[in-house]
Amino acid sequence: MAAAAEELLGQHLVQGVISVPKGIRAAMEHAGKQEMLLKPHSHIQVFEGAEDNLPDHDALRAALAIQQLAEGLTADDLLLVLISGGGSALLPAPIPPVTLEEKQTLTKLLAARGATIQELNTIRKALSQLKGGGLAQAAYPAQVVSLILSDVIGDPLEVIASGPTVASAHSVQDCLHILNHYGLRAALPRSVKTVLSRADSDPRGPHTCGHVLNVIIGSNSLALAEAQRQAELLGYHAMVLSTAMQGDVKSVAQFYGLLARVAAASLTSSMAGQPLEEEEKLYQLAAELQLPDLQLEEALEAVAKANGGPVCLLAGGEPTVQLQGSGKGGRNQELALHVGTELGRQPLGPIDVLFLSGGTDGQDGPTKVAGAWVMSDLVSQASAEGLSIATFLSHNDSYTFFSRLQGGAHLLHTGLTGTNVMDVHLLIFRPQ
Ligand SMILES: Nc1ncnc2c1ncn2[C@@H]1O[C@H](COP(=O)(O)OP(=O)(O)OP(=O)(O)O)[C@@H](O)[C@H]1O
Ligand SMILES: O=C(O)[C@H](O)CO
Repeated sequence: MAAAAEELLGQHLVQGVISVPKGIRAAMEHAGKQEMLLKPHSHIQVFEGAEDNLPDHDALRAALAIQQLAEGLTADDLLLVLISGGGSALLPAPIPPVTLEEKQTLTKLLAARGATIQELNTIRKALSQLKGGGLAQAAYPAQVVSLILSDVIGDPLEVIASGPTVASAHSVQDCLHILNHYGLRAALPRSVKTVLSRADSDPRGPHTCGHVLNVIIGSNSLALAEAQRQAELLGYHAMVLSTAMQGDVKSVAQFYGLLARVAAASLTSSMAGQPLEEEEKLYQLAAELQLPDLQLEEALEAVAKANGGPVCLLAGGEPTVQLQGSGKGGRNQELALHVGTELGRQPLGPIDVLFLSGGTDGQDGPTKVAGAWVMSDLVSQASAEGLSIATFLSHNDSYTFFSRLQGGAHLLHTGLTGTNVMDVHLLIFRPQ
């Protein structure tokens, strides 16, 4: 983002500071993506930090430099803020007396107890000088334009990277409620209690952000819309199902398995009458998954109208994995492996069905691949190679599974993309 902004702005860019994940420049260089790095004489100072997506002293130094730059601006300046997911850990500026270590501990505890990103970032905002509109406040009276890549379902401006340029609408009561809910209120450090009680009586009230323009320039729905366009160019009837896929990968896989069976039956006009029960189950599961923008009926209509032609259903979001084993994998590969199992449950008729799941950042969990793709013959392929899918799944070892299966042919290699708008799922039908 910074390299593109500098290229576009040329000499209008006076100075800049960015806080990016540790090792990202070396990884980009290694991947041969020099064009994504800043030019040697760039006016932008780079800080790398927040190893393992946790705020650290390197990120704190970066946050300080960003704060100083913002505070030095006048009404004649324009501050361009480039925001992407991971921004919360990359911009830590705890309100004293809260220390970085205390913030780190609280963030880790909340995450480990299953707090949602909305809850986590509500707490982060309450304890930070720069989140929840703090950065915009520091830049006042300069104008502020924030260009934002969304990694949160629904693209909520105030949640993405904890909204450094978005006024926070949360109260201390909201924070206490969250801390209570996760059993953390009693054990809070004194510093956190002090900051929260001060916020209650802060005469300045919440930050105002009238001088700010926040714009989402990248999101899962934009990625899916482009994927849909490409699929149509390739001759598919393409349709976006949802940009809010969430829930446990096992339930999401069941959903795709049922959808594949219902759609395949409709496309091949086979099993007349029989899929009704499956269709009911599909709608029931869809309701359980609570996907706010799901276009299931429309998708099934589109399939029916495809007249036996190739169909591509697209979806996006971020399902979750319950880690229980010590294997190597990521949520996309694990989802693909579960969907492969579902597709093998019963014959789908004279049709090829392919499911692909990939992380848009190009890195699925701690692996070097973006995800994986499967077809309905996955189960038989695996058993022909002596690979037990159930065993790999029980160890969360999807990467090892796909690395072995057909010499890794089902792994999706994109390399680091330098951005993250969550995951993309494709379900493709090609009648034979
Ligand atoms: N062995 C594994 N099998 C399946 N999923 C895993 C495994 N190990 C880690 N994960 C998942 O990978 C994710 C952690 O990887 P990463 O650091 O890339 O997280 P993230 O920032 O949430 O992901 P992303 O950057 O893709 O949004 C978590 O969702 C975690 O559950
Ligand atoms: O940084 C964060 O807060 C998360 O990635 C959500 O944007």
